[in-house]
Amino acid sequence: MMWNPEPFVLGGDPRAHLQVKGLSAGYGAFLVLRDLTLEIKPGLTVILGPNGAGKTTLLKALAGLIARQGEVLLNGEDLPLKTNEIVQRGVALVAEGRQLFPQMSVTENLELGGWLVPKAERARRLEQAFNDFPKLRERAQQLAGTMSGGEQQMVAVARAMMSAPRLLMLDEPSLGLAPRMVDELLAIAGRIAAAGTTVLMVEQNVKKALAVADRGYVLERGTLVASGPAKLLARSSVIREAYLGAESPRKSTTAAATASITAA
Ligand SMILES: Nc1ncnc2c1ncn2[C@@H]1O[C@H](COP(=O)(O)OP(=O)(O)OP(=O)(O)O)[C@@H](O)[C@H]1O
Repeated sequence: MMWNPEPFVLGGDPRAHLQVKGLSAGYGAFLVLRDLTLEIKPGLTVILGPNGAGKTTLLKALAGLIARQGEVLLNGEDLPLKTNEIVQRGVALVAEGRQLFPQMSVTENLELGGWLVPKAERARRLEQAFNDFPKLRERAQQLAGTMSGGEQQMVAVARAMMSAPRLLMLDEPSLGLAPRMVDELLAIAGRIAAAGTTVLMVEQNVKKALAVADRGYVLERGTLVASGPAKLLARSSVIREAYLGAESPRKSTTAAATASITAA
């Protein structure tokens, strides 16, 4: 069944709900994710974890960019394995590195995000994108390659929204950005989720990500070590000791393994 998209300001109904059961994925013989079971409910879910934990691998597997085993259900229906079929079900991924066309304008980049829909609908969504991202309207004719990192990330998110996804996956949207831009991008992710698109986000800015998220999962070496409502996770010992630099009487191995995580 094809997903019949609605612009995200109106909220896509039914809201996307992803059930992942016994997921395994990796690269060739190298298995990164082992028997992972998790649930992505409507709202904003953040995936946390140290470098190399398998966070990007999880998003790639869900987007069909790498092979996976196990069951993945989107609103109760099997999620296909092929990327184009997954996109047609309303799943969009904003990968790390943004992958914009630097020699094309903001408008042209955004239009590419809506290339599957008829011209009139594409124009309507472009107008919607400019309403949702007013900064981009001011820069409509600017070449994407000449924009700041934060602005480019905004274009990448807006372009993904041009496909009116019901599940938006964001891989480290704040990577390499100045603190103010980090706040802005995370606020955008929160707004998108509040408006009805389910958001699954990988983030290294643990504190800020948990502040905008509804729920979180902590991944270490391909398996889950913690999960729960974002507010509770932020107060949990796993997160506080490993990611937020809280004092602990015993030195946790988790803390050592995750020293590179930024708790901005
Ligand atoms: N294309 C690839 N081929 C082989 N191994 C890979 C490939 N991409 C990632 N890996 C390995 O898979 C493991 C998980 O990587 P992944 O990128 O999913 O981690 P991550 O949690 O997203 O970390 P980071 O925060 O550093 O991006 C790592 O050991 C990594 O070296």
